[in-house]
Amino acid sequence: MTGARIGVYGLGTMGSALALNLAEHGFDVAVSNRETEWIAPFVAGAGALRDRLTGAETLADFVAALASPRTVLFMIPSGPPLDAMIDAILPLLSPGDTVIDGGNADFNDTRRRSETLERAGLHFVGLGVSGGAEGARHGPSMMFGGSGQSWAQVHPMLEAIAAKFDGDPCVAHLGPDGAGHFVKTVHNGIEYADMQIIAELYGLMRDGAGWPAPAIGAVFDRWATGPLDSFLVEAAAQVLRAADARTGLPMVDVIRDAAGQKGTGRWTLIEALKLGQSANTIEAAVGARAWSSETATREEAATLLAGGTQSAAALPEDTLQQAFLAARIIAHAQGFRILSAASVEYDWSLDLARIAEIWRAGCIIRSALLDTVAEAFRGDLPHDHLILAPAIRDRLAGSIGGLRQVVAHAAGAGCPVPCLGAALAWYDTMRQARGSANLIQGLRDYFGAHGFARTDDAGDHHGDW
Ligand SMILES: NC(=O)C1=CN([C@@H]2O[C@H](COP(=O)(O)OP(=O)(O)OC[C@H]3O[C@@H](n4cnc5c(N)ncnc54)[C@H](OP(=O)(O)O)[C@@H]3O)[C@@H](O)[C@H]2O)C=CC1
Ligand SMILES: O=C(CO)[C@H](O)[C@H](O)COP(=O)(O)O
Repeated sequence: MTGARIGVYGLGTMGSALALNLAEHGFDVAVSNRETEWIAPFVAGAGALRDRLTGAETLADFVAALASPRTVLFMIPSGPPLDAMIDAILPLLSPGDTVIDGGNADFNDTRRRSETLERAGLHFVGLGVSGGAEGARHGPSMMFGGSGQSWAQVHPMLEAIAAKFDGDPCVAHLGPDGAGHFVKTVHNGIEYADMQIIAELYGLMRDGAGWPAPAIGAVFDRWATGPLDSFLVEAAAQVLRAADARTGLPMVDVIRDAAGQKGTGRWTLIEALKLGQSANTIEAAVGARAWSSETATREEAATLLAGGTQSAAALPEDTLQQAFLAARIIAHAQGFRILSAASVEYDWSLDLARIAEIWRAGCIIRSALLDTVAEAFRGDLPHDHLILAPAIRDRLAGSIGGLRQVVAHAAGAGCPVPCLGAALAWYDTMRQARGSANLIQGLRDYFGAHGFARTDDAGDHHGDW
């Protein structure tokens, strides 16, 4: 090898899969890893792709194996590990080289790192990568944030390895510095909401209808080919059907109900709030994961607190399906509102339609809905508000009744549906031309002389309380 086209540092789940994907598409790849004992076995185990891989045990050898201008892709935890690696590799690189962070990163850090590297004449790219191990190996969706020069240098490789939707590579240059990581963060926020909706519907079928996991899996299987067609619905069907080898029980029945989270859902909320947005479906999903860890409190409260008074018996499958679709649409609408607000705030000119397009394949939230979302954004959309697009309004008209029924049913039966409930609350708030915030304004003026706007006059006014 005279000079590898790209170097992949970090041979964990994602890095190893991306390195093989790049090699399979004809690119020579230098690979390295913190714990160096993994490098040789990785290269040796690459079969026919072995000749395209160069293992390097030191950073100096890793950099020396790269063709100029160099491209280095880090697939390691962001935060302090990435900062330490950048500090270590920077003296070995030259102006014009490109450093890519393909991990999930706080976009504020990405902006800071971009500034530092650009001061040294290098390019820094925040690359959102979605699709898990399978996607990384055979076609992820990728969200690129960085300079035009770095995109020119890297895009042939990314387009080659990306998932394809009808031949269209699911990768795009979304903007400078933190734009790619921001979009990936919001992608994950929507992912949190979608998974929470799935979990709530599973809970209703399990606790309300008393169905065993495989029967619920069969419901998700049926949904996977209709308007809810998506990776996460297919995944839910498979997870619910799986049996535990040790006990023979359904796998989900032996998994503790305490959900982990690495931070992207929370970042979505923090950034949304900073932008004056509130994505209450994502908030509900992040909150529900946090509450799920309070096992001891929940076990005690289960014996102390009164529950619902109405029967939790099953609702028709079609009603549950409608509720899912309506809530999924609303979670996407909220996610895209955050993107729209960020685009204005950071002057990114995000192409919302293109974002929906590159999410149609490869990523975790890929679904049939995203094609409709992309079309909606390609049309004339007032205020970038997805719920106002004709095609989306039609879908909501056909599904919101189901959401209403499910939320009312769950409330009566005492079944928790924080994300479905949040979706309905937001929908009803957004379609109310005159809400009740006039009283909030009255109260604020009453106790704090904060003033209010009148319906019949301009300017700031106070009440004669
Ligand atoms: N798993 C997924 O589905 C997805 C993950 N991501 C992101 O990709 C990145 C990698 O994740 P993933 O491959 O799953 O993680 P893994 O845990 O499988 O691998 C982590 C890699 O990072 C290396 N590493 C850990 N700490 C350090 C450090 N302090 N300095 C240098 N290298 C270090 C590890 O090296 P060593 O072998 O020496 O421990 C290993 O190569 C993360 O940012 C993650 O958020 C993005 C999309 C999807
Ligand atoms: O980015 C991803 C998928 O798109 C990762 O799988 C991410 O780690 C999932 O987030 P969390 O661990 O917080 O559930």
